Amino acid sequence: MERYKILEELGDGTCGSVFKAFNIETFEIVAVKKMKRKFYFWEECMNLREVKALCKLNHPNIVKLKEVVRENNELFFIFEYMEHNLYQIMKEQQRPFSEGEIRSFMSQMLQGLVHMHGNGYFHRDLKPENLLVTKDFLKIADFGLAREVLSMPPYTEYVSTRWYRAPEVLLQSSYYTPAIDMWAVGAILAELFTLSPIFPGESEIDQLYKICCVLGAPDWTSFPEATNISRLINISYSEISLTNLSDIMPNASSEAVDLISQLCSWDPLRRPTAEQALQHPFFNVDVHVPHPLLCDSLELRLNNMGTKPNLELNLWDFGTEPDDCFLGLTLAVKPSASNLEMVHTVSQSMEEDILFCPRLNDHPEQSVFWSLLTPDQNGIHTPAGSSLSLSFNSIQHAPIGVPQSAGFAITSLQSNLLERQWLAVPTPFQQAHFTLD
Ligand SMILES: Nc1ncnc2c1ncn2[C@@H]1O[C@H](COP(=O)(O)OP(=O)(O)OP(=O)(O)O)[C@@H](O)[C@H]1O
Repeated sequence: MERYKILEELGDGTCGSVFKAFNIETFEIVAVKKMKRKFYFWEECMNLREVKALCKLNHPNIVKLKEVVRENNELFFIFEYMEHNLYQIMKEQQRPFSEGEIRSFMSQMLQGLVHMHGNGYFHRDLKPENLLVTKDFLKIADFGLAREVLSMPPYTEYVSTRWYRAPEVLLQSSYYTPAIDMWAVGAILAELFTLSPIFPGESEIDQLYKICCVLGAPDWTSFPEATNISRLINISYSEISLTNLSDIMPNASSEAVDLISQLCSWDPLRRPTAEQALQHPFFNVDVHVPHPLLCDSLELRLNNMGTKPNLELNLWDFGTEPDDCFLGLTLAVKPSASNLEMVHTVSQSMEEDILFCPRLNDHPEQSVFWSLLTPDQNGIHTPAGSSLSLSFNSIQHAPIGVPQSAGFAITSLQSNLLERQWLAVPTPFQQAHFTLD
């Protein structure tokens, strides 16, 4: 990490702290996310949801992971740097966004989601702070909670920010889908009009109550899997005074209100997919050009900004599997050893492991797979302070459609790495070398 000069702290999240940094070799500004827990094995790093998801997802509206570095048992993600997040922009915004500006943000977020959901992932923690913005470009970030769509429910260890949490999650449904992301999209779209969260619940019960105040009584058939439906039953609906979405957002067009009410449907099955949302009349405007997003000179300051939501953690959020955000691990990848040839060489100690992540556009036709064996599958242990280095053979394959459960799919490599046999081999090191047949 000596080549990175830390400039300032950008954020302190649940899993890591994020810093703005300067690469003294390339003169590039980057964002460095330092994970809070220690990582003693390469396998742990490679199985992180964030790494798995981001290595697979390569899209202009998804933040780019440039490198993963493990040094002295600490793990660093090097991301492309983005200037703001949408929460900061809304907080500092001194006038309502125009519908054109909102359309631009939303269409970018939805395009990122089309790519993510189409590649078999859902985000599970969409919120304004996880939407990064530079000039008029928006990118989805923070894949610490990303899940493979085809991974097995129940997803009981789910943790997300309450204000953007879908009803089926609040009701502890044991089964949920990418539709939870679409609920969050609806809540964020509304917030772009109001500059204030539309469901600012102070507890989970209050969250459901605030949703009822806007949507009315739920369709009870929407939550067959819910284990905590009593939270809804206990609400006295006769005492609720309903507020129309259009009253909350007088500056929104009828198309925008209609899209929000579809996205924020009680029933996950009624919510449009990201692809369908992009076809909504709200986007049927023949302009999609960059808009100035920040107007420093304007005097009017809206005073209805909510405070920052706390991340609410409940016991039920955590399952017995050690694969939640705090452990930073997922057990979803269990590669088969059958088609692997393994060469194992041992050397002294090492200080730094580097994994380079791909740039799709450089080599769209090129793909590289590598697989990892867990220590107990193959008897390899990489002690603390040493590391695992991975080699690969590049192979051709069809575009990725569904999650590859048996290893990473990286859709290209930086061109200067394509000639190399090793991804990164600092010396001296302890090394286990896997090649695909
Ligand atoms: N690539 C980036 N460029 C600039 N700022 C970033 C970048 N990535 C993250 N940040 C800032 O750091 C904050 C925390 O990042 P991130 O959400 O990835 O961390 P986390 O530990 O997973 O947080 P959370 O508790 O929200 O899950 C973000 O809200 C954002 O403001």
